[in-house]
Amino acid sequence: MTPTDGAIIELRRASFGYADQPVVTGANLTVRPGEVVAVLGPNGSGKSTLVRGLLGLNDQLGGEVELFGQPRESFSDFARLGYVPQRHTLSASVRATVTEIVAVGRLSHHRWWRPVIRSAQDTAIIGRALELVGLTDRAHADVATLSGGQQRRVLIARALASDPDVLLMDEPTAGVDAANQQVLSAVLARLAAQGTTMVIVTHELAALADIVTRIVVVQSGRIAFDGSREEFAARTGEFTSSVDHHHEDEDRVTRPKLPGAPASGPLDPRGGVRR
Ligand SMILES: Nc1ncnc2c1ncn2[C@@H]1O[C@H](COP(=O)(O)OP(=O)(O)OP(=O)(O)O)[C@@H](O)[C@H]1O
Repeated sequence: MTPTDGAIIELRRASFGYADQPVVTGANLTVRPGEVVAVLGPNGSGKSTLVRGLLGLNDQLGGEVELFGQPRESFSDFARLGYVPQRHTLSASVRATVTEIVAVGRLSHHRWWRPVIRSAQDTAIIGRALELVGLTDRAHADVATLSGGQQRRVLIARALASDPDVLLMDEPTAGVDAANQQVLSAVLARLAAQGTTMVIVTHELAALADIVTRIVVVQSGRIAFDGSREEFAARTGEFTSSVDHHHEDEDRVTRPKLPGAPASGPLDPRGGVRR
């Protein structure tokens, strides 16, 4: 396989795991600018390991990873990748305002040996990030006083403040109440509307139905499906129904049945739609 021109992320037969134990194996994946990729799959299938692995946060045990056309080993401009980890909220012991936390996202744009002086550009970007996640009115609030869903939005704003070319989010809507899930979905829709490239690990496909352009399913550590919404719908029927009923849905966070197909089923890695 040859490198894909203009790809933000490219994995070729990549394997990731922990201490020599592979969890994800033989993953081929290309993420291009403007795509919104949902990564689905059963619990423990390796979704987080895949995303963390491509960022170099766990062990790469084989294959190749390229970020912005460069081998990951020689890539250093990590400000271009905004990452929001799974189940992450801020510790209750953190004493900082929302703005201070979001400002941390600007640090990657400052030389570490110079004193950090917030420029007018920093202030504007922080303000814009807070606006995008709908927290402008909480800018000076102590983060400890925010709900879990609001804290998740602070972390998304922090990732946005580094002005990344792609946002990777691990279950951004998990574990927050329905009202906050809707707010988070709206935040992601706003980001998609302005062309932000996103890779979103999620169990709540229905909540993201309007913005996802591509779906990747991880099963037992392998990419079992990689295709458009239409291809996914044709395979499973699940996404069609979530799109069709999306607007009338009282509960937008209803979990669609994830394709937990047996090895010989329609999402058999050997038979999956591959690009
Ligand atoms: N730090 C770690 N050390 C060793 N094994 C790990 C580690 N993190 C995850 N694993 C293992 O890797 C496998 C895949 O886990 P992973 O978190 O990637 O799955 P997932 O698809 O993201 O699951 P979920 O939907 O529950 O978040 C699991 O068997 C898990 O126990």
